[in-house]
Amino acid sequence: MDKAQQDALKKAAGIEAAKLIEPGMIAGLGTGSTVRFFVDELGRRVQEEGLTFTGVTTSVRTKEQAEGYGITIVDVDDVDHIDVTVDGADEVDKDFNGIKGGGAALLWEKIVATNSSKIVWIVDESKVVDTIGAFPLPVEVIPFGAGHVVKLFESKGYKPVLRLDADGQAVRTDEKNYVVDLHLERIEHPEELAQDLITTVGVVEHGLFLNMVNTVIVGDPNGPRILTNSNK
Ligand SMILES: O=C(CO)[C@H](O)[C@H](O)COP(=O)(O)O
Repeated sequence: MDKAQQDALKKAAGIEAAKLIEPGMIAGLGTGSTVRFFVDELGRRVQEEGLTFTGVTTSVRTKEQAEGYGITIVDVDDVDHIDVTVDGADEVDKDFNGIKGGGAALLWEKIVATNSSKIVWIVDESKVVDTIGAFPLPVEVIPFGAGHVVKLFESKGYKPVLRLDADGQAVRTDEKNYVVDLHLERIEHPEELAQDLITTVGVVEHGLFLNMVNTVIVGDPNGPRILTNSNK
C-alpha cells in the first residue's frame, strides 16, 4: 500500500468516526495523522452544519488544529466527563490490545481515554495485527535519570532506543519528557510487560492500551469496517 492509498483509508475512517460526535457532546480528540482527517471533518461540520460540541485534546497539535476550525477546546480538568474519545493507534490485535504513542502523545492520550465513557480508534488496515510488538513500544520517561532507565531496559532485553528528532535532539512530549521506544518485535504477555514498565521508577506511562478500546473503525478498501469489543 502506498502513502496515498493509506491516507485515503485513514481519511475514510476519520470521516466515519466524525459521525459519532453529536451536538452538545464532550469529545476527546486524539493525536496523529489519522485523527487529523477526523478533526478536519469535524471542522467541516462545525463550519457548514453549525455543529457545536466541546473538545478535550490529547496534544497541543490537535488543540491548535481544532481551534483553527473554531471548535471549543477546554482543559481535561474543566469537564466532569468525556462522552467519547476518538484516537488513532499504531497497532491493535484481535483482543483489542493496542500500542499507541507513535506521535509521542501517549500520556495525555491515556489520561483522556481513561476518563472517557467510550473509546473509538481509527486506523488503516495495516495497523490490525495478530500479535502486537512489531511497532516499537513507546515509553514516556522523565529526563532526570533517563540514562539509567535505558540501561535497565537494555539489561532486560527490551532493546530501548531514545527517540530523537530530525536534528538529533531527544524528542520531548507535551509534558517535556523523553520517549524511549522498545524494539520488542513480539509482545506475547502484554499485561506482564505493562506491569513491569509502570512500576519502573522514572517511567511516567507506556503505550500499551490493553482492552481499553470499545470500537475500532478500520479504513478498508471496501469501506470502513467496524470492530466491536464485546469484552468492554
Ligand atoms: O498514538 C498516537 C500518537 O501518540 C497516534 O494515535 C498513533 O501514533 C497513530 O498515528 P497515525 O494516525 O499518524 O498513524
